[in-house]
Amino acid sequence: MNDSDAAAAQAALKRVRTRHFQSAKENGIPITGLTSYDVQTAGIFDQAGIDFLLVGDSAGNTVFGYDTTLPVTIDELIPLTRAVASAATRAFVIADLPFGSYEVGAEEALHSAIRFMKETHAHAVKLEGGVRSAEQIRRIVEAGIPVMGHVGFTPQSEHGLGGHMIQGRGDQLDKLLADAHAVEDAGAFAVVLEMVPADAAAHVTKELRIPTIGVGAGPHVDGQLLVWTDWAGLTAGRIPKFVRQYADLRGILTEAALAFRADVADGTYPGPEHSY
Ligand SMILES: Nc1nc(=O)c2c([nH]1)NC[C@@H]1CN(c3ccc(C(=O)N[C@@H](CCC(=O)O)C(=O)O)cc3)CN21
Ligand SMILES: CC(C)C(=O)C(=O)O
Ligand SMILES: [Mg+2]
Repeated sequence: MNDSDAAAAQAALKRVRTRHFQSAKENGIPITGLTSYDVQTAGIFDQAGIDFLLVGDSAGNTVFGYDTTLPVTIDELIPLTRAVASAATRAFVIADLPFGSYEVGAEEALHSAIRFMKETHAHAVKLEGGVRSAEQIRRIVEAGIPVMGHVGFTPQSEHGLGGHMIQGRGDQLDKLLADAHAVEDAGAFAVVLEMVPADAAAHVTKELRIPTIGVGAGPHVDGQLLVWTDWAGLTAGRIPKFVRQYADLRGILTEAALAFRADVADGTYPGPEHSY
C-alpha cells in the first residue's frame, strides 16, 4: 500500500481498533483524538472521522467545575463515558481512570477498568504513570482490556510535580524514556505524552514500537489529542499554550444568548410559526 491508500483505508475503517493505531504509526498516518463527555459532541467528532474519543477526567474542569482533576470519581465518569460510547460508530472510545481508582495496586486497577468496560461499553482505559503504573497496566492488559498509557506531565500528580510543569527537559529525558518504555513493555497499545519538549517527544516516538499521542508534545509524535472545550474555544479564561483554537464557541453561544434575550424582551420570539 502506498501512503494515500493507507490513509484512505484508515479513513474508511468501520471501527478503529488497537491494531489500527499500530498500522497508523507504521504507515506514518497521523492519529487524531479529542476528548468528549457527551452524546452530541461524540456524534459530531465520530462523524468527522476523529480516530479516538477520550472521556477524560478533564471532565473535572470542563464539566464539573473543579480546579483540578483530583476530585473526579468513577461514579461521575461512568454516565459520561456511556453517553460517548453510545454515539461513536467508528471512533475508538477510551475511558480515563480517575485519581484514586488504580494507584493502590494492580487488583484495584483491574476492578476499576472492569467497571468501565461493563458499565459504559468503552473500548479501552487510560491511566497515568510510567514505571510506577506498569504492574497495573500489565494486569489490565492480561484481562483483555486495552490500555493507553500517559507519561510526561500527569495532571493527577500536579501537586507532586509542583504545578503544570513541562516534563522531560534536559536530564529528565532519561526518566521520560524509562516511563515510556515501561508503559510499552507492560503491554499498552499507545501512550500519551503530555507537555514534553518536541525533541524529547521525537526521541521517545523513535524508540517506541507503539504509537505516541502528543498533548503539547510538538509535531514529531504519531498522533495529536486535545481537550475539546479548549480546541473549540468554549473554555473560559486561560488555555494551555499548546492549544490551537479551531472555533469560537464561547463567542457564538454568547451572541445567541444575547439575541434570545433581546427577542424575548421585544416580543419577536416566539413568532406565529413557533406557536400552536
Ligand atoms: N481544559 C483543560 N485542558 C487541558 O488541557 C487539561 C485539563 N483541562 N485538565 C486536565 C489536564 C491539565 N492540563 C493542563 C492544565 C493547564 C496547563 C497550563 O495552564 N499550562 C500553562 C503553563 C503552566 C502554567 O503556568 O500553569 C501554559 O501556558 O501552557 C497545561 C495543561 C491538561 N489537561
Ligand atoms: C489531557 C488528556 C490527556 C487527559 O488525560 C484528559 O483529558 O483527562
Ligand atoms: Mg486525564
